[in-house]
Amino acid sequence: MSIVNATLYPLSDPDRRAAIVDRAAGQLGEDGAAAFPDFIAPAALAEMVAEAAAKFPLAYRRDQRLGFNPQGPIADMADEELRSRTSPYSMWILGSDLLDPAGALRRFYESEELMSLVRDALDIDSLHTIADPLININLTYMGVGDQQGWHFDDNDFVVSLLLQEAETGGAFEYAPGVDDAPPEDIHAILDGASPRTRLQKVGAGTLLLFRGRRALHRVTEVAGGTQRIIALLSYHREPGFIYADSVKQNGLGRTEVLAAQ
Ligand SMILES: O=C(O)CCC(=O)C(=O)O
Ligand SMILES: [Fe+2]
Repeated sequence: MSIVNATLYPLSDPDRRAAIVDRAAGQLGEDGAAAFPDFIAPAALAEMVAEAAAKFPLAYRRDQRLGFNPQGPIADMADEELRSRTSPYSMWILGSDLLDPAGALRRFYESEELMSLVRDALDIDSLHTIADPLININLTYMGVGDQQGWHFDDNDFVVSLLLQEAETGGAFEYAPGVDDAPPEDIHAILDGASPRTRLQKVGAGTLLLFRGRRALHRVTEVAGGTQRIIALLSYHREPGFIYADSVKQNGLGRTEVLAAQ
């Protein structure tokens, strides 16, 4: 079964693939984000959603207030008040070890079709799957009242695939290229009152490439009965990458692999 929606994304046709890559590279250059709507074939998306729903009871509840910039570009900024600002992070996260090793999500994550597209769109020479058994594909579930506050990522880029849209809220909002912005601009973004922010339209089945180290971004509060479910796909430029235990403890509440369920 084909995972990518080959009608919209004919990646085996070199000319059409080149046009898809060019468009994404252009979007990334302009504002650090490239969206591929309806990237997944409907049957494969249904399989991914079914797996996500089945594994939800195993997800770890995270409910914290966090700073927006743990080690990022503004960490040494003089504005003490700005550095101490925090926002809510509330969601459930599923560790990668709990996913089916032969499921559609894992096959997609490891596919050369996806990895070469990511490599070419981001214009990087090498890209490897993450060797860490807990953090490589992670599912995030957000229900009523959940949100992910403004932050910069530690990673250069992230690849995400929205599996299920919230009825209301759960929007992806970002302010690109603000890693060297003056403090008053950052305050305005955190206050929700900046012209530098924009909303990225993301529907179920949208693949998003995002440069999150230079862009402040957040997921707005979810309302309504339908959970927002997203798969975050992590890669690294070198093979064999393993995350620090502190990252795993913070995100998943554990550092050890759980026995097969
Ligand atoms: O859920 C999303 O769309 C974004 C997630 C995100 O920003 C992150 O995990 O760092
Ligand atoms: Fe992020």
